[in-house]
Amino acid sequence: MRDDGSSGCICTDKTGTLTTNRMVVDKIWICDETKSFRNKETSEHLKATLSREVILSLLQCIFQNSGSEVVRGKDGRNTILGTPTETALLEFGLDLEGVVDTTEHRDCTKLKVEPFNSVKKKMSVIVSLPDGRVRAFCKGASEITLQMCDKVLNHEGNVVPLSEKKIRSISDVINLFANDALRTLSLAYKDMDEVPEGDEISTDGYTLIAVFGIKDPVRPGVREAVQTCISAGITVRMVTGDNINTAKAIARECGILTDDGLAIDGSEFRSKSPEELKNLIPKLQVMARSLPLDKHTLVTILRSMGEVVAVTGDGTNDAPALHEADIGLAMGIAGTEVAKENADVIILDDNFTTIINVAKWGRAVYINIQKFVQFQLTVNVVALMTNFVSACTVGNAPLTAVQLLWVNMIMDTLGALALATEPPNDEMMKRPPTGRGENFITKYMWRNITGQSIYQLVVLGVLMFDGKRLLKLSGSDADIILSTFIFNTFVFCQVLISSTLNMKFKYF
Ligand SMILES: Nc1ncnc2c1ncn2[C@@H]1O[C@H](COP(=O)(O)OP(=O)(O)OP(=O)(O)O)[C@@H](O)[C@H]1O
Ligand SMILES: [Ca+2]
Repeated sequence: MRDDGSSGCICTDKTGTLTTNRMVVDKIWICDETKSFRNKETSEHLKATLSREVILSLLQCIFQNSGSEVVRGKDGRNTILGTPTETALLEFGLDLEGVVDTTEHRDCTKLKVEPFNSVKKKMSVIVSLPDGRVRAFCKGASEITLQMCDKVLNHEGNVVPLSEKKIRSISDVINLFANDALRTLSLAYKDMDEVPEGDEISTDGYTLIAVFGIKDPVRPGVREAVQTCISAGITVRMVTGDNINTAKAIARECGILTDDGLAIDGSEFRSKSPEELKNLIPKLQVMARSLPLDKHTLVTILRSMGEVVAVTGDGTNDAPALHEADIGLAMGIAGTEVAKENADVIILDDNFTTIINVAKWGRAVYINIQKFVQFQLTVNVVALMTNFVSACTVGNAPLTAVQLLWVNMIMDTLGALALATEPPNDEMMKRPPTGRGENFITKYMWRNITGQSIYQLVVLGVLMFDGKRLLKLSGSDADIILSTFIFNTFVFCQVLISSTLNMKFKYF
């Protein structure tokens, strides 16, 4: 934050704003083996190396434990309707399904569903298998799901206990995926004797099936947009629900996380006192595994510290923060209705680089209004003072009512219109933002208004009091000629204001 309080910041989520939202499975860890997923070849390899039981459990979890739908069109092509994360998993599942050539895993009946939510960061279902057995599936943030597992599936399809050593090696795989900027998800299942009572689906005793690494590339131009924000004095912070290593990798790629910046986990953020947070937040660049409330808390504290805060988001989990922010920017394509309703601006193309345009136009409008006010004040101060001084000393006003109306019509309307419609330029993004408590009429504007007014009053005063001698006017028309001359001088003096408007802008 700058010493004068003029600071701004953008808190952005990761998926969809900084990244493309077009997710694909990139790596999969299953039965102690990590494979890069590229095409049908990988599916063939999985079919050849894994037992039927493993493949079936994997496909059951992908197809049964999903909030998204695979729809077969009239042309026979599959379309997936749902979130990008689930779409990536279902695309993988469809590929594998094609290779193993079975739809057995689809013949289950859903008994209970606990949809994905941003607080639990997982989705669970209980299904009845075709042979009558009851099975729960869980899919979610990899570290969270791994904690729920005490067994793992091996190549033969046998369930083996999950030793400490094994847990460490799986955690290493998760970190490896995350360091590669991949979103990681773990899939697990639990066989049950009967359907449990109540709404809650159990959270322990699961068998781990696989860990997925899902790729979501950074949008082109985001790095440059972040740099533009930084040179405009706007701090960009990433607040995401993703794993800390994934978040760090993406933030580094986007130029958000620097060597002296701070990246923390949501759980650590929540454990701090408000005082500790105030010391920590100026250095904070990345917050990972955040809950909706963490995003809201961060925005509230930033605002209480005097920062002007913009928030970008797409999900329902972003809604509280979008509502709390000075400027809430929701994504138009991927954004949920709740996010859009709580936002002030909707970014139609979901692109972070568009936010630069929002900032640029915001600044242009603010500067144009300042220019308009400075112009208006100067014209009116000079007109008023000229007539007042003249009325007090000579007894008549040199600028008549009709002349002032004429000035009003031509200069104020057209001049102000010209000033107010000036488009933004790149220079605007090289100056610091305007602080929350900063005066609308800055000291440079006061300097320009005073300087211009004194200069114009001196010129008009000289003409008023010594004009006839200087212009060698005599006879009955002298007064009217002098009055016209003063009026025209007054009008042409205003042309010079434009130069000081730019001066103000330069030294702002
Ligand atoms: N459909 C899903 N089913 C299960 N787990 C999911 C699903 N979608 C996301 N996840 C897990 O939840 C995490 C994201 O949580 P959340 O949706 O709260 O984040 P977010 O703030 O929207 O993230 P981002 O900043 O990436 O948009 C992911 O890292 C993933 O592990
Ligand atoms: Ca999101």
